[in-house]
Amino acid sequence: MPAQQLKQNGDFLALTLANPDGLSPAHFSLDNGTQVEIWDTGVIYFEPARSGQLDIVLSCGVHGNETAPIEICAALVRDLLLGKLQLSERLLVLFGNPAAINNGTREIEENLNRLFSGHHSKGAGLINAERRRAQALENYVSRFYQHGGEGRERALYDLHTAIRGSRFEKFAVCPFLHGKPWKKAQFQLLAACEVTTVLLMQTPASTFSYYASNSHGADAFTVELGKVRPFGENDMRRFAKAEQTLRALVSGALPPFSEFRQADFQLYEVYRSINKQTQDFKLHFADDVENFTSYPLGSLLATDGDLEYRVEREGEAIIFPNAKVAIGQRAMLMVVPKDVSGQLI
Ligand SMILES: O=C(O)CCC(=O)N[C@@H](CCC(=O)O)C(=O)O
Ligand SMILES: [Zn+2]
Repeated sequence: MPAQQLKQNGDFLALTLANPDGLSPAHFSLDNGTQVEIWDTGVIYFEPARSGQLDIVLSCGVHGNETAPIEICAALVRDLLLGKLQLSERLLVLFGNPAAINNGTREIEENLNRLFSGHHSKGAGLINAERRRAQALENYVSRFYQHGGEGRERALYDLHTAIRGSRFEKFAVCPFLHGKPWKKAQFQLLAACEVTTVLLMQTPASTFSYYASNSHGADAFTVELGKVRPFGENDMRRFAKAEQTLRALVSGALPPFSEFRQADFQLYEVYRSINKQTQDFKLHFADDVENFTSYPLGSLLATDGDLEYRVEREGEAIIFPNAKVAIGQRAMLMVVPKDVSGQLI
């Protein structure tokens, strides 16, 4: 009986990974009055006896080999189930792709984080487990926010790790807001997680964070915590502030933020997105070159068949270079520093 087992060991991750293809719904209460509902494998909902004003989704493992965030979320869920962490906000925790976590790979057949906002059903349709999972995750997030009701604050933090090392070890991606202002309080929350580098996207995307932001009005971010490493090889001390801050957020115990100063942040916007067009796409720098590295004007960055991509702007820096993506998908972003004065609330 999962309820009994979970109340004793708190190990929802183990239960998820033992049942990667699905878990029957279950519902139970904790001694402190928190209601717990299992909606599916990797999908667990907590409703405190008295809820604050914020509905929070925490997700991890959308890419199966990005383990540090999975460890952070598994420990947070464990401490909630064991009554060691007090909850004061409605919370949905998602382990995105259990089969890929078991496999220790980014994906099984298709990149889950390119399938949201209905992309799961485009083209060939719901032909693989990742497409069906993307649709299911959208439905769970919709159910969660709709049950909370309108007029409440909504947040989603989708926790990832980058494939490469980064000049800024931790950074966030803020999905395109369609002209809405950025929120100082969200930047301050990220800073409390020791995330002071933020990439501000300029176009819609098929990512989970864009879906939550655009379809549900959530304050949503993809948060990159270090570099991909197998379970057991993460130095979790490097993410201690992020972990503490997320715990404080769900407990309604965030200490007041210090005053917002743009100078405390490294803000970037996308100057151009380079999509892979042929099987011959090739990066012209080494695998250990870090995210946010920039090169002199004119330097050759990548070739794609006859196409050449060279540095076009002073200060242009690389993020997420990956020659192994599927054809048609983004193989690299080129970013430039951004001034947001006057566009913040
Ligand atoms: O390091 C990489 O190349 C990828 C790390 C990662 O999974 N990043 C996310 C970012 C999502 C976003 O743009 O909001 C992804 O590529 O899905
Ligand atoms: Zn990822």
